Amino acid sequence: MAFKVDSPNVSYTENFIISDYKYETTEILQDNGTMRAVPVSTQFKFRTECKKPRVGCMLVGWGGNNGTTVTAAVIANKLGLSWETKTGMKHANYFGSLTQASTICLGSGQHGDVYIPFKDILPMIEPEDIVFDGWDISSLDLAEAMERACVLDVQLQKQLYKHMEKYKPRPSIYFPDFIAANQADRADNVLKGSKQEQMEQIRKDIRDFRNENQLDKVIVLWTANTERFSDVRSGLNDTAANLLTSIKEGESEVSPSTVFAVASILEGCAYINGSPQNTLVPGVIELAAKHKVFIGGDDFKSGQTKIKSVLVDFLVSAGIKPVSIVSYNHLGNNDGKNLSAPQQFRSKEISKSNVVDDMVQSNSILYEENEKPDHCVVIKYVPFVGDSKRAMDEYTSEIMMGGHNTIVMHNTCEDSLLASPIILDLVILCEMCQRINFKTANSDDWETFHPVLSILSYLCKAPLVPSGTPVVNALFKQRACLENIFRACIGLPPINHMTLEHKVSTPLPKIAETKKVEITEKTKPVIFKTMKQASAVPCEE
Ligand SMILES: NC(=O)c1ccc[n+]([C@@H]2O[C@H](COP(=O)([O-])OP(=O)(O)OC[C@H]3O[C@@H](n4cnc5c(N)ncnc54)[C@H](O)[C@@H]3O)[C@@H](O)[C@H]2O)c1
Ligand SMILES: O=P([O-])([O-])O[C@@H]1[C@@H](O)[C@H](O)[C@@H](O)[C@H](O)[C@@H]1O
Repeated sequence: MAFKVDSPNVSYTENFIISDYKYETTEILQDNGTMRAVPVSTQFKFRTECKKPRVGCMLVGWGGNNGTTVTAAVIANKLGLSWETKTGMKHANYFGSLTQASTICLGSGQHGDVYIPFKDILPMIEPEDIVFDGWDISSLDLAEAMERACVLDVQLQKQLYKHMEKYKPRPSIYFPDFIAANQADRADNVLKGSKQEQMEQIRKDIRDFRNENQLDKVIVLWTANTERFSDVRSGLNDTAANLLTSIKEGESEVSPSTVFAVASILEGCAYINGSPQNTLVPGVIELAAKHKVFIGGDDFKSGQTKIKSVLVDFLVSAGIKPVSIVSYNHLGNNDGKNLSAPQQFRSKEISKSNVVDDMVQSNSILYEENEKPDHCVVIKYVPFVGDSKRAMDEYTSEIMMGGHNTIVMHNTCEDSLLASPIILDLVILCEMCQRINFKTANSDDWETFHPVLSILSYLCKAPLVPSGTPVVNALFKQRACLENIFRACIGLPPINHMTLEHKVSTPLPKIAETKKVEITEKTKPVIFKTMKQASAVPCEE
């Protein structure tokens, strides 16, 4: 690790980083029409396992544009490939990956802020350490599929071909009703048998992959086609038991992606949904909690929506009122072809439309209750442009004294080159979270994060969060959440950008080192179970 934290609250052992961390929040209590803001401290002890395990990633939809591109990119980086293009030599990199290509502020030194690679804040696995495998309803090997995808430069593809052709997607679950009918001509690599038998085969595939590669853990990630939404109803998929029974009984309304999620969880593997459909139905969430397995999603946040979660946050937090948001895009890859079907488009429209809700609801000066900007999402399939998605956005806002501001954007990108680094980040961050445990005064045993791994929200259009907790879409809040939780694991305070040291006329006195906080009766943190309990605490004059 490029640095060590020098603090009485942080210790390094052979296997762990252990930190005593005071988590400080502000609880708002309603007091007969007035609000009381109560600072609350909760003492955490974090334990992060340093040993990097051997990790396998099984991609559902491995033969697709994203699946082939992320696999090819890791190989190209591992081999240090470069290739000739009409604009000169290009070199393998991981641009677009939060963990591999962004930095994090560690703190400030005599020459200002000190930034380190994001991946160095905690002992994360490297992309090159990940062993890839997966399934596809198309039988093409990954070299043929890479060619079909038309994403990577030909001179790079030529160097990769012999490495990619050895990868052959395993036969997969195919229920035609869940994806567009126009996908049927790809489906020549599909499992037969009952739904239960197909699930058992997926479970066997995971076990075989894990054993053949001597893996410590496997993470399963869906990057297959967008499915239509499944019905969620009592007796079908509302509980773990009902869902398992529905699969056993061959219920047609259980989707391939949900069967994959159940198979993964039963094999103890985290499952991440890179598409917008509601794979993670209540029965899956309950099963994940029962088996203490992480699940996450939905729908990679890659381009147009990622920008939206920044721009709307800027506008609303600047007191400017977006009143009309129109997001149009066309693309010509197979994803676009699948999304040209109404039910599959509807899944995507939902995930792309809800991304502004938290930002709008945060400002009751601009918006009345339940008031929202007009928000229109259009996706068109235009084969000629291939993977080079064209996104056009128009944001119209009300400004002072009846004025209007209209921002128009045109954004062209290879969609799969935006999504592939996100796939890596999802796997790397999910695996890192599997090695983080914590204790509070409430628990004698080491706990894990909630099975619904909402810390992955930064990477998802429609973040799945634990029931009853807020959905945060604003991109920089999501990033700050990740950064500061990882900083807490090494006993560092959150980055708060106050920089008071630069706002005063005389140098700040160095505060004595914080004392190691032992959890005792006296220092036992104030944890209110309910607002009522908290409000019973008298305000100290
Ligand atoms: N920027 C992006 O590319 C982006 C962003 C967000 C979400 N996504 C989502 O990621 C997914 C993949 O995108 P893509 O561009 O790679 O699409 P793609 O169509 O190129 O790849 C999907 C692959 O899944 C396969 N497939 C379909 N059903 C399957 C099943 N039941 N089991 C196994 N394989 C199956 C298809 O044969 C295809 O090879 C899509 O759902 C898309 O909406 C993509
Ligand atoms: O993240 P983002 O760029 O807004 O979303 C993208 C959409 O714009 C695109 O139409 C769709 O095909 C991709 O799957 C992806 O979901």
